Amino acid sequence: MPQDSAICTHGLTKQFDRHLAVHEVDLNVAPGEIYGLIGPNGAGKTTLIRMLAQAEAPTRGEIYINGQQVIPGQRNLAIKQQLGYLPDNFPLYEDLTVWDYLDYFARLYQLSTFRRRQRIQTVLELTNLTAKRTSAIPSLSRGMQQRLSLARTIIHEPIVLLLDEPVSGLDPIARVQFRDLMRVLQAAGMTILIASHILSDLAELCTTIGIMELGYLVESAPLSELYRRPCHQQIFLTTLGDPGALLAELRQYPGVQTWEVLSGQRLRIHFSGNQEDCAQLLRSLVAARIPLTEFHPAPPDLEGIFLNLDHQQVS
Ligand SMILES: Nc1ncnc2c1ncn2[C@@H]1O[C@H](COP(=O)(O)OP(=O)(O)OP(=O)(O)O)[C@@H](O)[C@H]1O
Repeated sequence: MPQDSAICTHGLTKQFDRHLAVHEVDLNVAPGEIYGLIGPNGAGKTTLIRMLAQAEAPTRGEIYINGQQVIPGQRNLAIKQQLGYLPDNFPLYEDLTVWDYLDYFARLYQLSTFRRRQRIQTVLELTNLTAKRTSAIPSLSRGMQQRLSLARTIIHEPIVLLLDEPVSGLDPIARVQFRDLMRVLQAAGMTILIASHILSDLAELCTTIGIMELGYLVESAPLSELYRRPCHQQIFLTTLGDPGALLAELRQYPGVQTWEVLSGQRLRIHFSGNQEDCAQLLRSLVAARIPLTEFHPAPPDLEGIFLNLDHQQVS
């Protein structure tokens, strides 16, 4: 239901000439969620986000933000006020200082002088840039510039954030800082939609993942549900007894696809199944009186799950 969702679309479609960039997308993002949108180049992520941000007019379909419908052809100012949009590669104005840059955007949102000052201080603190408030933008590191872009995105106190590739080009430390900031914003009550190619970042951050391919939203599921789905994983096993007996048992088990002897009594197997199947394998080996001293499934990562869903690799 649109009323219960922070972001909701029905049949959202964008056609450029004869090319369908986004096709009949029904998206639902619950309030307070961090929703990760992944998909290969050209899948339609940017076009979808641009339509949500009202930077691109849909060919057809409906968009609701916090239950309010975006009316085509109108300015929808009340909805825009609730949205913070960070486009891919948005330019920073190089001749400004950090403070002046934020002040410029606060004025665009018509904040009063008092409110502007208050908000700039708040977003500088949130993005850990207070010490840089008088610095010229070109003197900032790439990670700081990205934080400044985020500060601009939230200057008007939006409640829904739309972030397109916000961590591209950032080093690992800056990515950790970005994730921390996202959690602070989520705790402050924001709903956040992030498009990214970096699956590991999304895996640590997002509660729900949407997968786009060729303009279609082909998956949209809580991360916990994706992790429960059958997937390829590795399991490390060590036996005290004859490895031949362990191998004989493993060969009979349908989920065991390949195996490799790592040292005399230690094996690594590739196993296809969910956590329940894994537990069943362990029960079978114990029932067959194999003296195991190690049974260690390496947890599947998001990339493994993604590939297992027969989608293309995205990073
Ligand atoms: N203004 C436009 N005119 C014509 N075609 C466009 C336009 N914008 C996007 N497209 C096409 O729509 C499709 C989806 O592009 P989009 O940028 O939304 O994908 P994406 O998933 O964000 O890709 P990437 O991960 O590379 O940023 C692509 O085939 C692209 O070429």
